[in-house]
Amino acid sequence: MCVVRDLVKTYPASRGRRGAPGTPEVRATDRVRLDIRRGEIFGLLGPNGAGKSTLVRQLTGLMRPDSGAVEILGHDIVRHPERAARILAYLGQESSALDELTVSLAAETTARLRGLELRAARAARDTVLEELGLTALASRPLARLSGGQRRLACVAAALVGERPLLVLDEPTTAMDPIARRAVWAAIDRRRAEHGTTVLLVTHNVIEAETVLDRVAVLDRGRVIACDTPGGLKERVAGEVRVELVWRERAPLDIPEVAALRSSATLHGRRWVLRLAPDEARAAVAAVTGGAAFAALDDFTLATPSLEDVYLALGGSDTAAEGLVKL
Ligand SMILES: Nc1ncnc2c1ncn2[C@@H]1O[C@H](COP(=O)(O)OP(=O)(O)OP(=O)(O)O)[C@@H](O)[C@H]1O
Repeated sequence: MCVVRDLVKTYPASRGRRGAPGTPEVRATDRVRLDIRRGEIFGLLGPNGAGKSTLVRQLTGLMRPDSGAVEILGHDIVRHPERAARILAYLGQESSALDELTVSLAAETTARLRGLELRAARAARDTVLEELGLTALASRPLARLSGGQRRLACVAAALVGERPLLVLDEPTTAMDPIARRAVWAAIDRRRAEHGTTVLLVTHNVIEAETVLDRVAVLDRGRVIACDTPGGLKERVAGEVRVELVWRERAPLDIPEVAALRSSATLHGRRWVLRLAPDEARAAVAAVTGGAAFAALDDFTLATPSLEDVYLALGGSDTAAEGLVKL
């Protein structure tokens, strides 16, 4: 469906102006290889600046790579970037192009631009607005909607016209759980009924885990792992995830707590540790048995999630070397 080979894009260094420092050259995608199969929901996961948007812009024909190949449904997108618009629907992070239109017109116009006759475009519009729970907002301009509603209207425009490939950059940003569920159901329906393929850019690892068939983890422009969520999780199997939530702050004056700090990922009051089972038992005994217990609000023990894999892989491409399974 979509084949990417050795895709490279380097942003040139810029000179600083008026004494401001310049920026060095950035290799945003570094020999990226991907094979996305028909009907797959394929995720691109990676920290800020990993190169996800740059990669997606090259796949959608919006940016020319320095070198490498992109083939979608047999079309060479590097040589013929204009063909991308006929094959795929792209939902970027910005909606400004549609902002002046009403929800209804945004969906209808997009359907017309994708080649539907007027009557078919209106029918497609009504179906997608109904499907996403947007009918009551149909006559409102996008600029006068809440952030989540506007995002939902943009998803509606992306879905209309049944493109075989949907490229969605953080589609559910700012949406409430009901809207999110409607979006995932609409995507799933297209996959079941039309064999639609979805390339999804996301930071939301928890959401991603439930919807993705396969995931590529990108770090500093390189694919450092590519597998099913289950396959990725097996790589950290044997570890236990320990989550500690402190009432106010961690009592670092207690040596057992201070000792755990260096191996924990800290999120304010919440500490996340990945430990071998016997270490996890010892850690829980230390924080629940002694003086630390009074400072503890909650703790959980769990098997690893995709988030643990993400944290384990992200930023350490030497550790992940050899994990790529395409
Ligand atoms: N126009 C540009 N000029 C120079 N460098 C750029 C430009 N756009 C992006 N970069 C750099 O290229 C790298 C990849 O950026 P990109 O936007 O593709 O990352 P991302 O994974 O999409 O990040 P985010 O999750 O924050 O959206 C980053 O180091 C970024 O600073």
